[in-house]
Amino acid sequence: MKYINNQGIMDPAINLAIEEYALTELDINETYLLFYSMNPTVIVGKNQNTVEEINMDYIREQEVNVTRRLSGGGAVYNDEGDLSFSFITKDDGNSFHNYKKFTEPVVRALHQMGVKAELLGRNDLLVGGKKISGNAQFSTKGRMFSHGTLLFDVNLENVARALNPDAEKYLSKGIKSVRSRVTNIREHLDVDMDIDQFRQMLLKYVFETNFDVPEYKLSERDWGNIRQIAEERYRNWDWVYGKSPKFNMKYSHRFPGAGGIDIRLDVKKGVIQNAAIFGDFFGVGDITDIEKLLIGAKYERDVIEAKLSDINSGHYFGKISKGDILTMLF
Ligand SMILES: Nc1ncnc2c1ncn2[C@@H]1O[C@H](COP(=O)(O)OC(=O)CCCC[C@@H]2CCSS2)[C@@H](O)[C@H]1O
Repeated sequence: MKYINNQGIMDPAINLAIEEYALTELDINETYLLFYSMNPTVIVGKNQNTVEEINMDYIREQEVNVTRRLSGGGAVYNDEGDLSFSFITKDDGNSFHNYKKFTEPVVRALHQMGVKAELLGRNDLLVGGKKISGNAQFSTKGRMFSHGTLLFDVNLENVARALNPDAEKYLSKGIKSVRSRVTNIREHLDVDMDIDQFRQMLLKYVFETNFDVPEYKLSERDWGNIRQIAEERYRNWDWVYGKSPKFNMKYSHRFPGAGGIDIRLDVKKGVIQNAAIFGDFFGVGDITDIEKLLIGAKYERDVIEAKLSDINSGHYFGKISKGDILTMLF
């Protein structure tokens, strides 16, 4: 087994690209262990509807990254206080779907530090009934990875804020996240330490050595390929949003003194296929103009805002403003 040092990079796209690169391009007979932390990011599962999982207003205001991973499961929020681990190895036919195999060394290490973690359900690590780690796996062409978060010292209020509070707006066949109560590992340690020391401890216990951990050093060529994967996949709108299963958006709202409005959209590959607007608002314009404007556009706030910028909203919506419409749509 070899350790891949990500050099403290906090960019989620680069970290997920290192993982993918180690999975598909490095020695097929080697097991690699990678740790990463990141700037605030929501990572959705492979088969999720991204907009259904994230709190779009919060993500926008706080400039939280959003990306999609290769593995399935629900959406998590990570920041600099999370230490995710990934075992990248051979898919030997009995390791895939075996969460215990990969979480056990971590659980053992946590026990050494006084943290009574246990694997519960299929893929969560809990301490005192609260989640400290969510795990997921991915396998392709005889290789696999098993990765998990470790809530070491994450801002837990932001975990709740960044994940979508109002998913009733959407209807899709996307995989839904399983909400849990969460806690930070740091609160349960025998002896306090920071996240760097925590990583050192994990390395020591996982590799069972007090000496140097065997390391695979990423070459310049590796880094070049990793940057390319980061751009092409983890920073690519088509992957992060467009890959979502098709969904319907429906939202009704009554504005006192200005009328009620009901908007429905069909979205496929992130693009609006159909739009229907109903209501008893007080405009004179033909509302199908607005519906036509929306059809074919990416379901993305900046795109729709630009599309609406030229219209005279009073003409169509009376006292309901463009800002109100945007708030309803996103
Ligand atoms: N960072 C983090 N760690 C643990 N649990 C979290 C985290 N963020 C949110 N949550 C809680 O888990 C549920 C979602 O649980 P759910 O079971 O739906 O999804 C998962 O656990 C997926 C784990 C993916 C792990 C990858 C490893 C490296 S990159 S991401 C969410 O609603 C919160 O209640």
